[in-house]
Amino acid sequence: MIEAQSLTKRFSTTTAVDGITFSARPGRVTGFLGPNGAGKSTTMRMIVGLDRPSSGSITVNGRPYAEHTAPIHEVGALLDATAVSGGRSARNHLLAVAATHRIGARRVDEVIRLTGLESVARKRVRGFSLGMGQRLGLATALLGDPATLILDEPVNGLDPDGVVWVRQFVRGLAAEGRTVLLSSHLMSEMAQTADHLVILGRGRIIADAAVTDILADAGGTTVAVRTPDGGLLATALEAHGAGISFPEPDLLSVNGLDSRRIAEIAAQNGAVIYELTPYAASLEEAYMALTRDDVEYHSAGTPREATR
Ligand SMILES: Nc1ncnc2c1ncn2[C@@H]1O[C@H](COP(=O)(O)OP(=O)(O)OP(=O)(O)O)[C@@H](O)[C@H]1O
Repeated sequence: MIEAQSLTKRFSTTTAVDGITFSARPGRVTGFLGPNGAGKSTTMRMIVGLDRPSSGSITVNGRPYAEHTAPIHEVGALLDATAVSGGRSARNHLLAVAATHRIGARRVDEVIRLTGLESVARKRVRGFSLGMGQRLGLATALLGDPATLILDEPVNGLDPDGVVWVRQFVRGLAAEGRTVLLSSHLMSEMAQTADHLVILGRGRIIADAAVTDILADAGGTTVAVRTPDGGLLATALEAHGAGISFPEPDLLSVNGLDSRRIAEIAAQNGAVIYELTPYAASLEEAYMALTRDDVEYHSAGTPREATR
């Protein structure tokens, strides 16, 4: 369990994390999402004591990281998969980390197996692909068999096979009852991996909800209605609280009413319907709408101020 309470981190003029309160619970993958510079990495670094909060607190299982007597058994972190020194073999790297925490070789071989590194375990890390480096980072994070894992952008730069592998692996960790906090700036990836999302924008929380609720809040299901009686039907549907737009002259896009209700209202008003097609707003659209004002740099390339 990870709990942040009014957590704030300032770097001279930048407020990287601005008074956030959230929790990541056991047995689920909590997606930590936000545009570049939103404060995800800074928050994760504070979880494992690499940065100190300017104010507020962040705890793992009720205590700040530094107050745990054996933190490696509490929380495993994958923060920068390229940080491993290249001269050693993967197994020797893991043995070295294990030795400093009095963890035996048996656990090293276990995490090598769990992360599918057997065939490259005795090869030098220097020659590792990005995917293998990520697996090694995960193996290192798992050494202490921690109940909590924090993974910063674990699929960054991976090929599709690697992405699927990480996704399944992470879901498996949560299914075992672990707390998993997973950061990404890719909503599409999160939609398939996370149960719950904490979305940051410029250091603040802009959404903290189940993936399904975020979708529903983003407009939920929209129904496309093809009809020659657009004007008549739009007026009738609006009278029942629907939001309407006309993407094409004979096509209505209807929010706030389901297909069945739309068909009933059409029948009551004598409107002909050729087609009714419900479609869910994608999480990607929901995310873009939520973070529109919070991206540091828009695609037009106009830099915005780093702080508000
Ligand atoms: N050591 C530091 N000194 C000064 N500013 C920093 C430092 N670390 C982070 N920042 C700033 O804090 C803000 C948040 O950065 P952070 O890396 O936490 O964001 P992020 O959400 O992880 O972004 P990304 O997806 O790009 O990794 C940014 O504006 C960043 O420039």
